[in-house]
Amino acid sequence: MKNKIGVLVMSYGTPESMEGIESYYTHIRRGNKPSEEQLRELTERYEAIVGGVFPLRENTDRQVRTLQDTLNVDPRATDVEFVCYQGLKHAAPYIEDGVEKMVQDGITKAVGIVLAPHYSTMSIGSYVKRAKAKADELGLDISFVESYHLHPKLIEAFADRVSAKLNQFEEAGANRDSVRVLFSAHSLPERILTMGDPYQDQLLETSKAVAEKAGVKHWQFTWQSAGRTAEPWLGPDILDTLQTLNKEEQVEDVLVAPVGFVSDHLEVLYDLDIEAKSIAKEMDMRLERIDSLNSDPLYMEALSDSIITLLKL
Ligand SMILES: CC1=C(CCC(=O)O)c2cc3nc(cc4[nH]c(cc5[nH]c(cc1n2)c(C)c5CCC(=O)O)c(CCC(=O)O)c4C)C(CCC(=O)O)=C3C
Ligand SMILES: [Fe+2]
Repeated sequence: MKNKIGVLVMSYGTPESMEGIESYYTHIRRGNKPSEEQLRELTERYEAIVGGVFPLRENTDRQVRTLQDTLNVDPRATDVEFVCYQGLKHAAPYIEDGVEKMVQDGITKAVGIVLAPHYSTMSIGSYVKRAKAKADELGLDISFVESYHLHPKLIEAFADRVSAKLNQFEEAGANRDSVRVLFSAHSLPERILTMGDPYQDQLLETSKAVAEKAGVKHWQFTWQSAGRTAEPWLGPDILDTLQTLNKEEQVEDVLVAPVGFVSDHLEVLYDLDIEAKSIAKEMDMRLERIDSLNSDPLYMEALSDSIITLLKL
């Protein structure tokens, strides 16, 4: 029998139903219930993007299945069998549930990876901390892929998507080189900068590598989806960036490449496709977005290779 290696595939998590939004939001807020107004506002955003199943749940499920298949066909892994387990940050099955299930299934060695390419103590750091704590408690040997933001296959997958959309601009009569490419990611509180956090640098590195590979002439980085709290969040926000580009540079064509995210979910389907698009429309700008990676084979191979490389198979 082949030796089994568990893979804890971690992702943010999304509600299971409209009724589940309150408890999900409460978990994100570390046990503090949202106000009625906050809950209504988030519910309305989900209502605008959900048709039946919550898109992030479908996407995460498919990514986990496809990653397991990708791992098991790698020629370096012929002597082992990979078994993938889901572990979500803010919804069931939680990170701790995934670790527990592995141990119940008799797994003794595991690797953890997050479906987000860039390391921040506030994002990947907290996934890893929770998984490690549970694994230590149960005596599971686990190591982690902490970031893969420059993996050549990840860069290629993003660059392919940027090129495809630039071609569409061209077919519609625009000049490819006059399209402004905006790389974006989820904002975090500004205080991460004084903590020496690598998040911003890694995002800029990914953006630069993708721009070079796709031959992008004009690009810049901007933040999106900042939290609505009193403390300052990293800026500029994409909505402000669009206004600046319109007023100060008369940019008409914009392509958003949200490289901080890998799936279709709220921040992409609402914050970009509905909110940013409507602001752009008001200013007569054309705004397009690159397709999300979801379970793209190159992305799956980037994850699989990062795991197999870590294990030195
Ligand atoms: C860095 C980062 C990523 C990327 C890395 C990663 O993927 O881990 C990410 C992804 C996501 N964030 C998501 C959803 C939400 N995040 C919120 C709130 C927050 N996010 C934060 C950070 C991040 N978030 C932070 C610092 C907060 C403030 C509260 C806190 O200190 O923790 C809130 C509350 C309401 C609001 O603020 O909008 C919601 C609903 C969804 C699921 C979408 C869906 O269900 O389709 C996804 C993929
Ligand atoms: Fe979030």
